[in-house]
Amino acid sequence: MKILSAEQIREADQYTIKYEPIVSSELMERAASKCSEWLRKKYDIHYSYQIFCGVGNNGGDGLAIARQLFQKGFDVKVYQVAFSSKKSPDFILNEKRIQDMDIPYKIIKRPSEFPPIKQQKNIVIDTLFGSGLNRPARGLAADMISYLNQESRHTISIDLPSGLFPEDNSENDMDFVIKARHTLTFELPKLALLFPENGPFVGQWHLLPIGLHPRFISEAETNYHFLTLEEIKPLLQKRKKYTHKGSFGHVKIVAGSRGKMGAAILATKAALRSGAGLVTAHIPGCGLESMQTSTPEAMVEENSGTNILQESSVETTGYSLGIGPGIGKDHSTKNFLRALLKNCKSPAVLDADALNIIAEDESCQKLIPALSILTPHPKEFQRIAGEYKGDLEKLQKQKDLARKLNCIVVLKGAHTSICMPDGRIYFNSTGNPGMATGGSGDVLTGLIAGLLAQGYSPENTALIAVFLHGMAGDYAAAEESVESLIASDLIHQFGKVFRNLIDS
Ligand SMILES: NC(=O)C1=CN([C@@H]2O[C@H](COP(=O)(O)OP(=O)(O)OC[C@H]3O[C@@H](n4cnc5c(N)ncnc54)[C@H](O)[C@@H]3O)[C@@H](O)[C@H]2O)[C@@H](O)CC1
Ligand SMILES: [K+]
Repeated sequence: MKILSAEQIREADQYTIKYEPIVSSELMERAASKCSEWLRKKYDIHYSYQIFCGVGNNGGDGLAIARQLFQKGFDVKVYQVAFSSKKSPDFILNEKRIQDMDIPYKIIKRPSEFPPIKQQKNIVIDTLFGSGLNRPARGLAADMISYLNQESRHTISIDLPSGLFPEDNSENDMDFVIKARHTLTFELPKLALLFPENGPFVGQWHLLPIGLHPRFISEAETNYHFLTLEEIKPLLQKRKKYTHKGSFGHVKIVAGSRGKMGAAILATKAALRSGAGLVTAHIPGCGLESMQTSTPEAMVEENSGTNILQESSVETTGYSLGIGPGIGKDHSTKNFLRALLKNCKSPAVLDADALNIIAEDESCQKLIPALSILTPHPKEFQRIAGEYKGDLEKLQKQKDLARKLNCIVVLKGAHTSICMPDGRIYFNSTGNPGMATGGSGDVLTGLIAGLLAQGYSPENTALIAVFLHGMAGDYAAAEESVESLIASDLIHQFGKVFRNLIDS
């Protein structure tokens, strides 16, 4: 699914109005009815609504939602926050409609007119600003936003939390942005909704399709994508009948050190469960017994080091390598990694301490095979890419790194972002906070290496693996809980994930 800029979304609205064709007030009515339906499904008739409207089309949405809920018998109060006299035509039309219906409607001109916010079974609907925000909120609008953030326990923002810019908030004043519990956004995700730093404002966000013209969307150009089932399904290969284990590649997991053998075991198990034909674990001697007992399906190749990986010859040809979980940063391990990368000619997966070592040694970065997949979490990423001020700058640094190394950079977090060397970025839609647990990254490394071994291109591998990993997390959380989720649970879910994705 594409992520478009505010400018493109405005164009999409205009294109839809012209070519569907539909009058703009009807498009607003459609958008509002998607919101009021969502609200009615979630909150019963005992809930009341206080709807705060700006004077643009976002405010127009608020007025239309108010009317629709009122018609269904809800207790609705509407407030126009008169921060400007320039009302949009569709706002004026909807204002007339609610005035004709005697819906409680007040115009707020100064903070002393802010109404008390009802606390029990009450929803505040925020429609002050949407994608038309063109400068940080000030004056009455800013005061209203602060007041609602202080007084309302349950705010739902329409299209965007008011005060939040759809893309770049680096110059914004975040004291004057609505803190919503839910954001109902139209048709396509906006970039700002995907940034972790905006989580406190956006809350949970939901996409409501409003029928923007599909031709405009399919022709629109963008580097940003939201990764959904629709994109992933066609990428998956079904196994053919006359295949054998040699048809599904050979993974080599290069991982572990004394006390961190769990990381190696998790990555190895994940590679096995990903469908790879054969998996070899290259580990320090101390891990031999634990690996062979816990994971009898894997072969073990002992490194010359007992407690850590140190220089020894490792065959890399014919393997998909997953390098880094639990290896530590000992001087001999650094030398080992350098020699390994020098030797390796096909794309590999680099994670954890492999990334930390590379961060400290620029010359080592040049040895990374083209189209390798790097999977840093934010701290590891910062070590390689340097400091950044906010999530937009972080994204730029991610693009720079992917281009510089000619690699795929998978930056882990809520909505993990996958950046291709040509600058395309995919934000993942699956996963949950339960996955922020030790070992979950090791599982991803094994899964990526396992898919890479099976002949998927590095780009498709990264997309599929991140999506599947998140889906396994969602299944695990649904079966148990977000709180209790541990990394092995993810591996246990791979079977169900593949069954649902490939056979359905
Ligand atoms: N155009 C369409 O056909 C549709 C638009 N929709 C809604 O329309 C919204 C966009 O509407 P608008 O473009 O009218 O803009 P908004 O309603 O987001 O913004 C309100 C107006 O306030 C002014 N403004 C911007 N920043 C300000 C600030 N800091 N202080 C004071 N005034 C400021 C702008 O001139 C803008 O016209 C979307 O977010 C969505 O909610 C939906 O109804 C779907 C259809
Ligand atoms: K809003």
